[in-house]
Amino acid sequence: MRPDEPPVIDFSPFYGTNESQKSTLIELLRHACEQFGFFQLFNHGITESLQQDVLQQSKEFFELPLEVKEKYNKDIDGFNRGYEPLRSQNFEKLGKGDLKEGFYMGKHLPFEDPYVLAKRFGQGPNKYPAELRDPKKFQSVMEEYHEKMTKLAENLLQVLAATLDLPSTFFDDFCEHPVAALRLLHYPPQDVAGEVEKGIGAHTDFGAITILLQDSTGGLQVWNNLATEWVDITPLPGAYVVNLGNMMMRWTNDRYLSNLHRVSNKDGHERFSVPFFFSGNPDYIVRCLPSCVDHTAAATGSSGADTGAKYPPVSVHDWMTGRFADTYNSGEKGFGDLRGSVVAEMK
Ligand SMILES: O=C(O)CCC(=O)C(=O)O
Ligand SMILES: [Fe+2]
Repeated sequence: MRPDEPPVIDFSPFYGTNESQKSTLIELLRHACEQFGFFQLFNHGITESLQQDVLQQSKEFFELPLEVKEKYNKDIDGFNRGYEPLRSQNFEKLGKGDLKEGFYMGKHLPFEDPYVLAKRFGQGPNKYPAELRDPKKFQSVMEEYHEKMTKLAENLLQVLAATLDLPSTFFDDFCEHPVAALRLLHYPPQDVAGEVEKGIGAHTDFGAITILLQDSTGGLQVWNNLATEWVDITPLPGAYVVNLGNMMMRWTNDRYLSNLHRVSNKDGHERFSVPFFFSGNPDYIVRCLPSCVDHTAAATGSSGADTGAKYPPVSVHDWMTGRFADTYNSGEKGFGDLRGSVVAEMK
């Protein structure tokens, strides 16, 4: 691993009792969050066999005929669950849209759930395609995986709290009834000659943390702020790519990076990946941490009620709704990418 690539971190100390190993884990994570906002994680407790099952079920879904997949389009209702066709998202707004198709799921919630009744972002029932080769297997694999990823995200947030010298319970309220989306992604091979074409254009993620499973194809790149260049994220069997979303940047007043990343699938084969986005309780207000205000108190551009905070407080529901509006061309006005000025300079 080159020193300018995001680090590869062993998560086993989290599950153990050795205090010095736990401190090392905290140190490594803090450094990764400040430098890249990205790292790879192994010994995380999720088996490779479950990961392979998820990728296999995903492949079987995308192999269905387009007219079947369209029956489960996410825009049929307002729950943000289901199929998104090729090019429905357009991050860089340069070309025809991102060359990927996807399928969103979350925790399967009944219509009478109070958060569903209140129309909170991303809360609702899943869509389970009946036409799959083994629909029951698809459902059980995805539900088991979603539950385990939710737990892993909570565990990671406990350690991230420690990296910020906060009590390990700091994010507990945020983790209550969370918006937590599992997104199956399929990138067809792209035309290598096309300069503008992207599997997914340069962007930052919207929530708190993203935990990404990728196959062995490669193509994911992250922005290196210091060297101002794109760095490949080498696929490592069984490992997760973890990155911080916009909420971490808002909490920490930019001390931690929610970094730009993109995918170009120039390998000549199709690529599959499965990001899990953990975005917290829809009613939770993300506001600058008091300990991070001093850190940049001298910074200009203070906005909002918290003195020295670069970003005003915002609810998870409002933030997520706005960022989705930005990137799916809904015509509604969102917030723009937190690092949009860097993207603008790249062009
Ligand atoms: O497919 C990948 O490797 C990245 C996906 C991603 O960045 C996203 O869905 O936000
Ligand atoms: Fe992303």
